[in-house]
Amino acid sequence: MWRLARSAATNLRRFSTAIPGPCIVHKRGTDILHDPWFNKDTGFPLTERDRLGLRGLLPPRVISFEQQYDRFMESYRSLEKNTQGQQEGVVSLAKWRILNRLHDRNETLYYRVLIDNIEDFAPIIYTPTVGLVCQNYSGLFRRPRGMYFSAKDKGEMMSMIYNWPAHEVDMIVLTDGSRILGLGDLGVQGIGIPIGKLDVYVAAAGINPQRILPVMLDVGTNNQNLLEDRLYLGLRQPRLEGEEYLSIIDEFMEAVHARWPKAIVQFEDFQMKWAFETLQRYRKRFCMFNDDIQGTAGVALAGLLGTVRAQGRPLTDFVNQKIVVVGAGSAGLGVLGMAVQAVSRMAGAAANPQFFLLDKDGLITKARKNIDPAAAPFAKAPGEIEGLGLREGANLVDVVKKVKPHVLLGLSGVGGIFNEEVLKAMRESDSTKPAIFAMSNPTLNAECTAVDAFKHAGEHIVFASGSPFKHVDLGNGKVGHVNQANNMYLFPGVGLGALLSGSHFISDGMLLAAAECLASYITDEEIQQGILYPPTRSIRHITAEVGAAVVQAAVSEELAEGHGDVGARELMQMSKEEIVEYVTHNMWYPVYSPLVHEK
Ligand SMILES: NC(=O)c1ccc[n+]([C@@H]2O[C@H](COP(=O)([O-])OP(=O)(O)OC[C@H]3O[C@@H](n4cnc5c(N)ncnc54)[C@H](O)[C@@H]3O)[C@@H](O)[C@H]2O)c1
Ligand SMILES: O=C(O)C[C@H](O)C(=O)O
Ligand SMILES: [Mg+2]
Repeated sequence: MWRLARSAATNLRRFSTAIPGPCIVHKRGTDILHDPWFNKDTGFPLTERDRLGLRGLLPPRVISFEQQYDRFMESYRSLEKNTQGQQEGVVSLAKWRILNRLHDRNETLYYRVLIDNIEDFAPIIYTPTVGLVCQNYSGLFRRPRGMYFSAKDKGEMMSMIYNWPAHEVDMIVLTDGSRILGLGDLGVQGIGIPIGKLDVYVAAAGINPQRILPVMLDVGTNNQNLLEDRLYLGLRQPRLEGEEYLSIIDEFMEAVHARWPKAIVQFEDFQMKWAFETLQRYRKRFCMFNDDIQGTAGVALAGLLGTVRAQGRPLTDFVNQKIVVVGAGSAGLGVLGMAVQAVSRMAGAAANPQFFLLDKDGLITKARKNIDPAAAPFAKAPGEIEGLGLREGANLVDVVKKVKPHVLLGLSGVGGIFNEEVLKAMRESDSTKPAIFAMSNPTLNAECTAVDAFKHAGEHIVFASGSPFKHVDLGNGKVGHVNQANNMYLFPGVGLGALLSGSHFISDGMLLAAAECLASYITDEEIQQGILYPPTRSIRHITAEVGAAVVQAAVSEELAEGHGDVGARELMQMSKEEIVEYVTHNMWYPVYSPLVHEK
């Protein structure tokens, strides 16, 4: 395993004195102060104020970047102090507002505070607060961010795409708002998700914020409350369906490809039917992936392999693990698809994985009427479950009691579905260290809380959740470790690696390499403490490694065509260490660059 020193994690360049290269700006005066890409607020040096026509437009004192940083953090900390004891949602939204104001004003400072304080700020700009932000979007809306394409724009997208001010775009996150976290159809309000995901791209993968584009494709909403809400900002019409729907997505993808043929497009929070359909439709034509299907699968597989190690078993024992997956949507099916691939690689195609899949109607078997074609490959044959006393539609408690699974993994979007009875049934698991993954987001939609998991299933479990929970005090100085099993550990590296490889599409091999890299990142000592994933504070470091693994896989599959000055041949000649260096070197880091005006 190749890796940089882990200590070099996030603050790598915080105190670097290297002079950053200049940045060309085509504006002057107040236009610069109003542009968060270039604005430095009171940080503009006097010479720059002269050069850019800013003299007199700012108070005379020049404040250093570090002073600005400290001033922001002080106001953030006093907000924390002043809101102590208030309702959690109110506090989170207040924190989101103060961060969002900075985002709107000065992106360099915003991303620096985000990178340095990612553990504190990820739950605000990302899951879970981002869910609350989406729910309250109409009320919170002050200014637009990203682009909005609606069903009314049909035929216009090819020209609209040129309204975006940046010449280059590397990363696009796209949603149609139809399945926002576990919150359902939020229509245009779902734009908060691409914004949050791209913030993670900047913070974790070092994608330049001037080269990101959050996109909302508004094809209507089936959420009656929104349709009746007079402040709703999206199209007030039911969602387009069938060919009408696909023609909108087709047009958008063509427009993006025409302007930025190398941009990576991440599909996010599409309802299941469109998630699978669009993935199949575009994955070989464009450089795109579906984060909920493929990103989640990789993160879950890394965690599942970790649980095998936690039991003190060799990785190949994965083929014998009994895994109950609750939720047969885009995420659950994505996870099972990748897990089955892993089993067949380990034990050959004839292997018979012991995976059990449930949806809202219980255990899915081949006897299920109108079974979803995407779920069909994972349906149990009657012969496989009769011996266990199970049948089509068996409920969760029964399944857990009878299967005695090694792992119980929830991607159902249903909060609390791992109730006391289910968790207590996990005490009878055949594993020495049963694992519980409550992966649904946001927090209230998690299948169980961390406290309940340790209380009811036992202190020896391994626990992971999609949204962050605090570690659990088990008494006597013992701590129940809480892992965050969230695709944020994977998608930034997948996007970054795909971009830097120059591959025209994202192959299964590239995704698998990402998952394996994440899985092998954790040491045996950490695994023994129930740690399956790195802490959020090392996300930039793990992302560099995942990105490098993705580039490496693209090179070995002969898909890599290079990026910028680095061509396919150079990539092929690089050692693993050099690829990590290449990736790290290409990660943007927020510092004030000297601005040079050009007409
Ligand atoms: N942690 C992560 O990284 C991550 C990644 C992707 C999705 N998620 C979360 O997973 C959840 C599901 O996402 P999705 O895209 O698969 O959604 P989806 O709508 O495609 O699927 C939801 C599935 O849950 C099933 N379900 C509903 N009620 C159920 C019940 N009572 N018992 C059993 N199954 C039930 C549905 O039948 C469906 O199969 C969301 O909350 C989302 O936030 C988490
Ligand atoms: O957004 C997240 O936190 C993870 C995931 O993509 C989800 O849809 O829940
Ligand atoms: Mg998602």
